[in-house]
Amino acid sequence: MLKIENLCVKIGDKEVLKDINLNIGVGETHVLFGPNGAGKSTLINTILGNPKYEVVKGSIYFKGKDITNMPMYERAKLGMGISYQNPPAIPGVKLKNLLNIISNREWNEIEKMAEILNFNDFLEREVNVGFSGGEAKRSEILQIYAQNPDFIMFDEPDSGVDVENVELIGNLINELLDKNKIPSDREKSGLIITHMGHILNFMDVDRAHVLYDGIIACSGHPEEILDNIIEHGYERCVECYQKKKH
Ligand SMILES: Nc1ncnc2c1ncn2[C@@H]1O[C@H](COP(=O)(O)OP(=O)(O)OP(=O)(O)O)[C@@H](O)[C@H]1O
Repeated sequence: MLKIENLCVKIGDKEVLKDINLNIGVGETHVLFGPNGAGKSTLINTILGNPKYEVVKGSIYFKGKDITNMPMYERAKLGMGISYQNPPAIPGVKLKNLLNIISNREWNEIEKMAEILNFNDFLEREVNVGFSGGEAKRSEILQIYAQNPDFIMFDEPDSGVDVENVELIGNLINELLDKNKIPSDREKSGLIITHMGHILNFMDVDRAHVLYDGIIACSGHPEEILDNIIEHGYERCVECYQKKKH
């Protein structure tokens, strides 16, 4: 579904991503760990085609197409979606109207999902205006559900969300990424950024990567990597990476 080759990215004069290689197959969900400032948001914004991020080297392929220089709206049309960490407020636009514009589903399906998210009362409100952190996350999940993309990136879907809603959001992300289907029937893929990993208790992820100072320092089994980070911290990943390199 998504293939990244030797990607180097700059913001202004700063080289933030250095030689990133990543391959996410159809039906796979990967998770991205890394300390603050490592480049996680930069990576997903670059995949999405945000023009603020300059690709200085390397390529991004999506569904077999080279999208490295493709504008954001065309990537969205090809089936890419994102749930932002801090989505912007859109004063003057009701959530219901935005959902109608972006939706690839019937309205009754969206209403049902809004009910599951306990979010019906928010449909008449302006998008993210005065929403709490957790409410904004539920709004993002509802928008992604309506849009129904094939590849979904979630930037910290669990940050600022209370315990009950982390479970709800984790279960819904699982469903959005076809994890309730048998592996051979899965058509959706995902990339999830999480700091605490709490949401992973409710989700099925295939592979994890540690981004450290702009490089992928480690890749492997999500639970093993998370346990290692919790026990030894991120620096151990880098030591291990340097040992592998020499
Ligand atoms: N507009 C900008 N100008 C200069 N540097 C920037 C800009 N935006 C981001 N950076 C820098 O790029 C680096 C990577 O930032 P990024 O937001 O991708 O990290 P992150 O891993 O997502 O961090 P966090 O976990 O804190 O969200 C940081 O050092 C950040 O300060």
